[in-house]
Amino acid sequence: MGAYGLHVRYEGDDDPDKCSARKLARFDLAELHRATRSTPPGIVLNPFADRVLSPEDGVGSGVRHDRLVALDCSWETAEREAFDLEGIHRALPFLVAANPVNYGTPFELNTVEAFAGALCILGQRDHAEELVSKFTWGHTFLELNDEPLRRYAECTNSAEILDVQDDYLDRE
Ligand SMILES: C[S@@+](CC[C@H](N)C(=O)[O-])C[C@H]1O[C@@H](n2cnc3c(N)ncnc32)[C@H](O)[C@@H]1O
Repeated sequence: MGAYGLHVRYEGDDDPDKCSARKLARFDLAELHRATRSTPPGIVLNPFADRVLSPEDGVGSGVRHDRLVALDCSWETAEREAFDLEGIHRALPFLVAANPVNYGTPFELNTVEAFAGALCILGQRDHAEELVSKFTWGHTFLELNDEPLRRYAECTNSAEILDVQDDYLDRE
């Protein structure tokens, strides 16, 4: 396994048959936690966070967390307060969803896409490939986002990530 353990605060209010976190857990690729207090601290993938994830946040750069934590809930209940989880909170930069529910939507990734994107940015591409390989559409996420993911991984800090992101937002 890679440098990061994957943890999910599992709310269970989304369609269980389409839930990517449950599928990851079935393959022992992520651990589900049904309560906030049992969810361990880590790098919390939070679209409302003030700072974007960058390689600077990764293990080996003097930091702190070797866990990635996502909140698996419906986008309807994914409000700022729902992300009250322990750790350092980071948003993902511009990436486009490839899953059948939200295909083509920027920033609104599902849980496996969020983990895969974060792992690529943190230099753990093999781990990301392993996750997406469990989903028929999974590799499309890495293909659709190939250029930004490679460019983000070459950045040093969040300011550089935002500069790269601007190139894609300008094209929108
Ligand atoms: C809202 S849930 C939806 C999960 C969906 N039900 C599934 O089956 O995977 C997706 C989670 O992925 C993470 N995520 C998605 N897009 C993100 C972004 N732009 N920045 C940070 N985290 C993000 C967050 O933890 C978010 O709560």
